[in-house]
Amino acid sequence: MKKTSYPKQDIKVLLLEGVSQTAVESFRAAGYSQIEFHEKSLPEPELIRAIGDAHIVGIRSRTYLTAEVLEQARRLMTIGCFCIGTNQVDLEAAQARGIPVFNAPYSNTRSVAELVIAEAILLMRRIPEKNMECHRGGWSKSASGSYEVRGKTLGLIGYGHIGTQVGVLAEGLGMRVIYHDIETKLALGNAGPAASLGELLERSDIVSLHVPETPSTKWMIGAPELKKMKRGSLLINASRGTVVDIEALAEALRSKHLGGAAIDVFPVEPKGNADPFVSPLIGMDNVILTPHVGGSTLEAQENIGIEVAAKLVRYSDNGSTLSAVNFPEVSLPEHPSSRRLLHIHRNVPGMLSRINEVFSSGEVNIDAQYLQTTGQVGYVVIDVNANETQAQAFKDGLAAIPGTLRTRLLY
Ligand SMILES: NC(=O)C1=CN([C@@H]2O[C@H](COP(=O)(O)OP(=O)(O)OC[C@H]3O[C@@H](n4cnc5c(N)ncnc54)[C@H](O)[C@@H]3O)[C@@H](O)[C@H]2O)C=CC1
Ligand SMILES: O=C(O)C(=O)COP(=O)(O)O
Repeated sequence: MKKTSYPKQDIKVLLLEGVSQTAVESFRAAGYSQIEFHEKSLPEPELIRAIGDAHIVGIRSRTYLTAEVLEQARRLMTIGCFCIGTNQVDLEAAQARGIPVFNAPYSNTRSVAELVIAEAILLMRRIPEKNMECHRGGWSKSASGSYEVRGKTLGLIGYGHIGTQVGVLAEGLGMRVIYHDIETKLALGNAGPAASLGELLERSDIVSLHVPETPSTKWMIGAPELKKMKRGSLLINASRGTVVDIEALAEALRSKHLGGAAIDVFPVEPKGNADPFVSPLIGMDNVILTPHVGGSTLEAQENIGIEVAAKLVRYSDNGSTLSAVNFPEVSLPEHPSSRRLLHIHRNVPGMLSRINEVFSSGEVNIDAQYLQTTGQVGYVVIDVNANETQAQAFKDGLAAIPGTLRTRLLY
């Protein structure tokens, strides 16, 4: 095997929450053999122990990588969220430590959209109640309260990747689609923006949420918003549990103001499959409850495993940060004949000239240099035509620059 600057068998990859085996296979195929795999998320003390000597960590939505946890992850080089949401990671704390975070922004989009469409049809037909009644030995064959989705108005809150996909599928079923987003968005098909969130809530027969968890979306649907929804209308939430005030939703369902709901995400979710699920919605026949499985299809999980592992391997092997969610993005070519130095630093004036001073002796040729900054962090990559000893000396020189967060040498 080709000699590398850091032996790959010494790089520990920690994979949690049963990420797909395609991720494990991808790391193995790239020469990474030290892989610690866990089916579940780990309780914090165990997480801190396992992450303490890990270089790469892969998680899903249940593992919270807080500033306190990252503080203990002294060797951590990069984080992969094998999902869309990245709210479970303290992205600023990771950035301040020079740790790029990657995710899979599209691989489970379609899975969520299909579930939402299925739920819209089931709720419109009152199937959850009828299903429960049949299970109890009842029989109420009646069209009362059951409708087609055709011609009904679907209001999408958040018109990003998932929202647009739901809208396209819904239009295929003959629904009218309106949306509300904080950004101006290209309307697909015959969809159109609502004048405001309030107007969307008032006009929609079904409201479906597709926003990320941010300060602006936290508890964005509470009692006042639910009150604005049409009597008998339906709510679907497969975004994040903190977007909807679940007690207010339970009350709106009890009072029959809402006709039904489908909820996949909850303010507090069990840590693992063995833990109990507690919710004020339990026992309501007109509510579909699912255990955060919007993105859980085999197709999605296999694709996510390949996609995120590839991003982590590429960063580890080559330094590329393309599509990192918290980091300056640099897409780098291979560097077969150069040694590559990576310098991650606080974005302060004068940094580039200090970096260039390290190479000012002129004894080696610089083949290429790349620079990208975000607000707080700068990332410089330098390919040099140097031998091993010279490259190591450059790395030491770079590490000594005040404001340096991290240096790496790749070959
Ligand atoms: N239930 C599940 O298993 C899954 C849940 N998700 C959740 O779905 C969320 C959305 O995913 P994508 O559509 O891929 O994200 P996206 O980033 O493509 O779209 C989110 C949209 O929400 C908009 N937005 C943000 N704040 C808003 C606000 N306050 N009001 C209105 N619009 C706002 C954004 O401008 C953007 O257009 C993810 O962040 C994740 O939390 C994603 C995948 C699976
Ligand atoms: O992709 C997301 O954001 C999700 O919510 C899916 O999370 P999961 O990987 O199923 O824990």
